[in-house]
Amino acid sequence: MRRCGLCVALDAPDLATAESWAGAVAPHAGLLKVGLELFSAEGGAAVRRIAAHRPVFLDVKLHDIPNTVAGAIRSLAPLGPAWITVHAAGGAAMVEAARKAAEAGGGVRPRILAVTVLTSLDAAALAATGVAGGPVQQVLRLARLAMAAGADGLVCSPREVRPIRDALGELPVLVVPGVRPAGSAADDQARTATPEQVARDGADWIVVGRPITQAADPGAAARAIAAALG
Ligand SMILES: O=c1ccn([C@@H]2O[C@H](COP(=O)(O)O)[C@@H](O)[C@H]2O)c(=O)[nH]1
Repeated sequence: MRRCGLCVALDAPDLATAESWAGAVAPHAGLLKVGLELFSAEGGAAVRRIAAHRPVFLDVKLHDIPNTVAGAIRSLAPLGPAWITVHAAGGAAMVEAARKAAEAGGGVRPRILAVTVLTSLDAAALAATGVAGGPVQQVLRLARLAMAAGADGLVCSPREVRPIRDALGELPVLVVPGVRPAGSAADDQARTATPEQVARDGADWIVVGRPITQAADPGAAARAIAAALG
């Protein structure tokens, strides 16, 4: 079975809070995620400082015309994130532009992760955006598009890990938010599963935020989830 690691989402309003979480969870996490809340508040300093604890997954979910996304990747790459997200729904030319911009910097380049269908959307919410056929079908469509356009990996929900492995094989790196330990609140996540299930299905990374950061002891919560991955 492939090894599945823990990425902790540091969704904090300021760097002091994020750094205290990072210190507590780093022994149990292989990646730390800087997302829109922290990056909007603290900018590049957030990436540089969190990278002192663990490699950073910079989850900014870029979605714009190819030229603009390429420029954003060129601006973000020198911060040194291991991964940067773009929305696969931005189209093949946009994903390809992101990959080329990441390569243009030379040295160790950020890897491009394509977000398929947000884990907060259930079938009805997705249909309301005009996409018929359900999340699995749309995730597979976007996964094929993004990988053909040069993405290094995909963000999907726990429910699509097995279907992606069956359809696309072992190559795509699969990064999976929407993971909830048994008994945890789903919060605003619609397509969820437990860490054990997601690891069994073939994910490379699970992304967990609130079940860890809002726990009384974030370090202990991270340790328990990492242990569940086997
Ligand atoms: O489809 C997606 C893409 C990204 N995310 C991000 O993952 C974390 C999940 O946090 P929880 O507190 O464990 O719900 C969060 O930073 C999201 O921006 C996602 O949930 N779904």
